[in-house]
Amino acid sequence: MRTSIATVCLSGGLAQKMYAAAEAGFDAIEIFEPDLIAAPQSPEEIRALADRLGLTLDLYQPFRDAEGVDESVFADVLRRAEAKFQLMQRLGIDLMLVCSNVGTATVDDDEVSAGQLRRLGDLAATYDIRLAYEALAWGRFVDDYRRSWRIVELADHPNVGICLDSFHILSRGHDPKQIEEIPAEKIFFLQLADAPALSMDVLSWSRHHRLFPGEGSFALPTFLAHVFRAGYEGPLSLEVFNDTFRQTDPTRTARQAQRSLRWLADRTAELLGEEASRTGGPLPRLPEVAAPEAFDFVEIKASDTSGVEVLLEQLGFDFGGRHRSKQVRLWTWGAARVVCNDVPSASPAPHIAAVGFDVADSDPAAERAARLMAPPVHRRTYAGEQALRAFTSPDGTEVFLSHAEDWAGEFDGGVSSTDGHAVRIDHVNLVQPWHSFDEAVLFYTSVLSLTPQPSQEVAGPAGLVRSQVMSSPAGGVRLPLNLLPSGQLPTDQQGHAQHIALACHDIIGVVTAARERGLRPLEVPGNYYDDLVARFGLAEDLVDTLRDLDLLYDRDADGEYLHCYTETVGEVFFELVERRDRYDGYGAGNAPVRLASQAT
Ligand SMILES: O=C(O)c1ccc(O)c(O)c1
Ligand SMILES: [Mg+2]
Repeated sequence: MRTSIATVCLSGGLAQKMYAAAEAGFDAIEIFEPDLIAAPQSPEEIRALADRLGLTLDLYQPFRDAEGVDESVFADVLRRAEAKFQLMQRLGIDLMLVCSNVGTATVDDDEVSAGQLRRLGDLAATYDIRLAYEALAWGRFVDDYRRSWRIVELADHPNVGICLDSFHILSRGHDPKQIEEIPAEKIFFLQLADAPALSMDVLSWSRHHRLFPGEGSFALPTFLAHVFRAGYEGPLSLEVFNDTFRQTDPTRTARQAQRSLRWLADRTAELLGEEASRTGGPLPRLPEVAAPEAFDFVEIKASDTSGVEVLLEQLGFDFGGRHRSKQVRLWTWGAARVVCNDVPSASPAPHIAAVGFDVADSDPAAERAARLMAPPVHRRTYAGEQALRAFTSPDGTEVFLSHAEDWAGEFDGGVSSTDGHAVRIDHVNLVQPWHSFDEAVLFYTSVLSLTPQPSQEVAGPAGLVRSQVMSSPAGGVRLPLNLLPSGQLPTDQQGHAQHIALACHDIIGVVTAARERGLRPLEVPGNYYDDLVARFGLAEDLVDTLRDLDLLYDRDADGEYLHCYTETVGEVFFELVERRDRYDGYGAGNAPVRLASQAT
């Protein structure tokens, strides 16, 4: 499998983009014309740099407004094209992307477009160059790959083929199945991009919101399976126009891009099954790892975590002992484990530093993470201690692949409370910086095999918070990722707050007992309870109980959700939840009340 990336995906100057692509292990790049025009290096220098970096230059793009034009306009198309063919010769590139006409097309006729592509093909042939014709989703007349293929067929020229771009096909809802009818030798190039489900004009969607495979909601393994069934054996090339990636570190973005292709190849091979060996060459597989079905632990770190320990004790956690060699203390409550780590050099504000996931077998899981280029975490371990497998997630939170049985013995208490309320960690909410949100979705999708749920937006006093839950199939692991409003200041502590939600069976009993131990839940305004009565018609005495305990309530067709929050210590707070029947949500309707209350 050859991997390629368009220079438009990355920030920086052309040379910097090339270094980043090579460093991330790409075999090839597509040169996006504006990047070359703005580069200080000559085409020969770019060619030499590519050579030195072990990159091939697989495509020059785009050549615009080439067909469907009046004859007088076409004379100028030929002149422009010839200049570009000469430039491509200097670069050593033999494939040019020609996109369907957006600006100058006046003739809506396949024969005319095909005839003009044929004449362009004749000219290209004299330079040993081939043309890959791509239907842009917003082309003036040609906006569907099935039509661009008909035109290529009519052009009937060995130097004219088609370029398939998943964005243009899937954004328009066009069925990719007919790709299988295109002869492999006529599919000159393949561009891949994912995108979030948005209802907006397709040009803005394409130019600003494309994502790497696994970060959006297009069914890319299915799409790619059709391309392989057609017999395509060329490179898999990413072409992602995205406002965030244009301004983030290109080396990091390139690694994210390579990770997305490795994940996509694996998912496509899985989908193709037996067929994979008969199509498009072997696809590299990743070690198969089931999603974790439980949290193993959460680690809270600070120069002093004692404020969090007060909360843990009030909530009902038991002290599970001190670590034998580190300033680390374990707290347990049923199956919930929280580890408090005092590190003198750490920030004074307690924060979630690590999350442990209970994977069935940590060896293949760690191998899979490494193949996906997850950065390994190296922590100091002493003789006789378990060296846990850990990787750094995009927001810096360390992800452990671990089992409590392997490490709990390193704590001198070690007794786990078998509380009748059967407490466990229900979800861990991680706040994501704006520049790594999409990368985090891909990280948890690919490394841990979690599934992204549809994203939601909740309104807080400081702006909209976008929330996307990553979850395991049976719901044992739920990881809501929250993207802060862009106006949020880094110094705003509430904005940074992350939380750990603990599920129990009898929240009214649990909260009543916790209050007796001194817990002060986040206050909920009276207006909220008046609205509950109006919305759900709840019995008066239930509403009184909720009001007395500052409990929030939600109900849907699947069941009920009762929950409450603690106050925030440093950058963390806790939530207690009780899921009744098959309720599967998070009380999203209550989030604005929580955000407003936390802001006061
Ligand atoms: O947005 C564009 O103009 C554009 C250009 C070249 C492409 O390959 C493409 O998919 C889109
Ligand atoms: Mg394209």
